[in-house]
Amino acid sequence: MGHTTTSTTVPRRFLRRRPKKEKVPAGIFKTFSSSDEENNKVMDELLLSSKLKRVDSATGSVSNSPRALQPIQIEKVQKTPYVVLPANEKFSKFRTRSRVAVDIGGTLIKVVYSSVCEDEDLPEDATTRIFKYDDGKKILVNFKKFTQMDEFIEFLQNNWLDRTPEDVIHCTGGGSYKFAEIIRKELGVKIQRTDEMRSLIYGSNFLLNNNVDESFTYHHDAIGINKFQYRPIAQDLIYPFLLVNIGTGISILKVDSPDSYERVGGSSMGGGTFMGLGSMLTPAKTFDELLELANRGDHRNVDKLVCDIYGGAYDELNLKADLIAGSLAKCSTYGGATSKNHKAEDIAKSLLLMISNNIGQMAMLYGTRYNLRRIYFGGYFIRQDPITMRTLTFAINFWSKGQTDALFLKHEGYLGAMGSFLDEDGKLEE
Ligand SMILES: Nc1ncnc2c1ncn2[C@@H]1O[C@H](COP(=O)(O)OP(=O)(O)O)[C@@H](O)[C@H]1O
Ligand SMILES: CC(C)(COP(=O)(O)O)[C@@H](O)C(=O)NCCC(=O)O
Repeated sequence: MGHTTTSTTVPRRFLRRRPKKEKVPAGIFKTFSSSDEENNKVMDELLLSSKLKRVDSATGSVSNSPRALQPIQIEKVQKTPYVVLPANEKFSKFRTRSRVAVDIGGTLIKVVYSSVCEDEDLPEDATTRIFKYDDGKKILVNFKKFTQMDEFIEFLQNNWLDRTPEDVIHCTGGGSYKFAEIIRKELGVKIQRTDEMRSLIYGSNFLLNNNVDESFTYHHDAIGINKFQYRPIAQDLIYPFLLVNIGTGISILKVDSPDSYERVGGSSMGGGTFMGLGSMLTPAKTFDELLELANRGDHRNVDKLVCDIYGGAYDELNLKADLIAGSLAKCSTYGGATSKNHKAEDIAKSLLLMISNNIGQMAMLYGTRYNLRRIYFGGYFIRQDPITMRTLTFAINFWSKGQTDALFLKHEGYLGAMGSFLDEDGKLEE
């Protein structure tokens, strides 16, 4: 691990000293080490490049020379980058005690935890100075996800070494109820619960306010770094917005301020549906395999398009020839149609398009209904996947006639865990 001695009581395993040659944190907390996380490397590299164009989300003004604040190099990048907390009184206690929060959802377990970083690797300017304490240390927020409860427990047992029975783990999501006893017993700490929806909003609010270039738009037909544009927004202009959280299921929130929101809708056709249908209809064994299949599939072999029905476009309704008329409709053998061996990748692609299109359209309808021009998408389903982001973006642009943007978030899957992490005294509980 190569830690040097420290005079504080910060748990050694939560201390993060970077190896000299690497710019990304390494060692035990290397967040994305498994090969299945490597799929979108190129996308990640583009997205995390500090050279992306910035378009102000409220005013639309363009800046071409963004500040290079993310101390992440393009060659070696983590899937979910850490966030540096502002060095202020509120967070200074994390210098000596780690804070740990978890969002246990219907599918994944998302952990957010603090660590102390001793390196001097942020550029020295007025903006970055707010992240450093006088001794040069910084507090990082780290992100890690698990698919299994026992792996999550083991991770904290092995790494949260200075925990005492007085310590608190901040929990949100349905599993904060369902697994409360297991967590208490196995980790020997107290549980402080935060409401799932409030956590989502607090997490988004914090990230949009504090993490430079948290949100971005996706432009499929552009080339290279132009595929992404950062969409910063001034703190006083963030609200109102629509938050569409795509987890196992979908929650749609109209957010007017950090403390005022309404869950205006939801749907059971979310990430869990994509995985469920995918595992029944394809040989994929994991979400990553399913996504990988989808990315090389051709849905036109299994979907009926407008041209399959009309012989071309349906111009009167402005329905283009290649628009999907019926998802998976070519797979039906009813009415005497001959059965074909459809390829797994074509089915996976069709499923991903079907789910994403549906979510995009639903998001737009809610956005229109509440007159909200900014729609943020969160939840682990997105995975910064090009097909998913393209489809959501297309649906939003199509239905809003280009008036509304689909906005994505770098920490898409961690909004709830981040919000729970920030809950100081349980005020987000109910
Ligand atoms: N490695 C993965 N394993 C399982 N599901 C994944 C994975 N990566 C992305 N997903 C998608 O993310 C969804 C879960 O998103 P998440 O925001 O964590 O919701 P939840 O809180 O319901 O677990 C899954 O239903 C699936 O579609
Ligand atoms: C029940 C949930 C809030 C749980 O959150 P999740 O674990 O899916 O992130 C979510 O799955 C949901 O909002 N489902 C849709 C329910 C509906 O039809 O409105």
